Formats: sequence, structure tokens, C-alpha cells
Amino acid sequence: MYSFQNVSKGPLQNINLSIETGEKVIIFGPSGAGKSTLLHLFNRLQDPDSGEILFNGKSLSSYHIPNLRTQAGLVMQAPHLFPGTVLENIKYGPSLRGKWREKEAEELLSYVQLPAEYKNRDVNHLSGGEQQRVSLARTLANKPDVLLLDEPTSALDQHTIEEIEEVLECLIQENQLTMIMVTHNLRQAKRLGDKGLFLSEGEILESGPISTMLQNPTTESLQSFLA
Ligand SMILES: Nc1ncnc2c1ncn2[C@@H]1O[C@H](COP(=O)(O)OP(=O)(O)OP(=O)(O)O)[C@@H](O)[C@H]1O
Repeated sequence: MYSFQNVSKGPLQNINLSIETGEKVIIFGPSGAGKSTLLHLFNRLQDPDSGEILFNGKSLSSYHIPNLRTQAGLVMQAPHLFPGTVLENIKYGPSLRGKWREKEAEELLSYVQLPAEYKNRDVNHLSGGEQQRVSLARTLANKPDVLLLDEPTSALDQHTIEEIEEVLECLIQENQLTMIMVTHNLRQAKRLGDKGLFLSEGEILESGPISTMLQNPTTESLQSFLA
């Protein structure tokens, strides 16, 4: 699905990686390693300084950016909702493309485990966890193939983190999404991911099955990061 060939950008040096359809990839590592920069390359929030990225066999730079961002939807740490109701936020993307059916609202809300009557609520009156669910529903409304998650639960309390993780697990499985997530939460990495990329000072120092990486790190850098 994705192939990075000698990609450099800002802090990132010579990144080579491949991600297959349906994989659940965790990007983790110390603060400032370049994790967000790497995530932003997947839907062209940033473009490489050098090297090439292929998406489904075609150069990422040849994609029409709005179409690409519909296919590869990003959910950020703090939900960026615009003022208005839950429904207005959710239907915005598909309405622009003339692809909105009113009955989808309830389905989307049920995916993120919010009651149907929430559709008429003002987003400014929702809790942080509820806003993050609406943010997820808004991304899902575009029917993405890839979900890009940038520390989606870091602003939430433990109970809400677990609820959002459950939502993510279900919707990724039901919609057979490819997930690429940056997280500092290693328990979350193990719960939601199957492949890990350990990034330090702009380089991928270790990759493989996430549970193996966390249990038996092979590089000294990962060992000391986990210690
Ligand atoms: N285009 C760029 N050119 C030069 N430096 C950059 C560029 N983009 C980001 N940086 C710098 O690279 C460093 C890594 O940024 P990034 O946000 O990707 O790290 P991170 O691993 O996500 O960090 P954190 O865990 O703290 O969020 C930062 O110091 C940032 O200022």
C-alpha cells in the first residue's frame, strides 16, 4: 500500500519502509524523533525533501491532495472540530463531494459509540472524549482506507482512553482499515498495533511485530527507551 524509498524530510533521514493493506502500524520513540513529521508524509500534510513515496503503486505526489486525504484520513491529538453541531461536522466532507445520505449519521455515531441524539448537540458542549469520537466519526464519514492517528488519546483520562481504544479496535476491524498511529502509550501500542516502527533522531532503528519489539528489543536504543 505504502512504500517509502530513501525519504528525507526535516529531522527524518533516509527512511525506507513498506506498509501493507490492513496492517496496524505503531510509530513510537522519544520526543523530537520525527514521529509526527513521518505521519504527515502519508497524506501529504508535508512532502519529502528527497526520496519517493508510493501509494498503491503510484507516486504519492501524483495524487490529488483532497482525494488522497479522503482515502487517508488523519485524526489529531486535539480534535479540530468547527463550531456547530455534531451532524454539521460529520457530514461536511461527504457533502462537499455530494455523497452524503442523512441516515449515515446514525451509523457513524454508532460506530463511535455515541447515542443518535448527539447529532444535534453543539460540539463545544461535549467532553474531550466525546469530541474525539466526533472527530473519528468525521474522518470515517469520508470512508477512508487508511486511518492516520497522531496520539489520539493523549489528552484523555485513563477510562476514556480505554473507551476510545475499544471504538478504534472495532471500527478498524469492521471496516478493514489500515492504521498508522503515533503513540507514546506502549500499552496502547500493544493493544492496537501489529507492527512497530521505533524512530529515534530521525531514523527507524528497529521494526517488526510490536509485541516482540516491546518484549525483546534488539537495539540498545530501544532497550534504553523501554527501560
Ligand atoms: N521541515 C522541517 N525542517 C527542520 N526541522 C523540522 C522540520 N519539521 C520538523 N522539524 C523538527 O524536527 C523535530 C521532530 O519533530 P516531530 O514533531 O516530528 O517529532 P515527534 O517525534 O513527533 O515529537 P513529539 O513526540 O515531541 O511530538 C522537532 O524539533 C521539529 O521542530
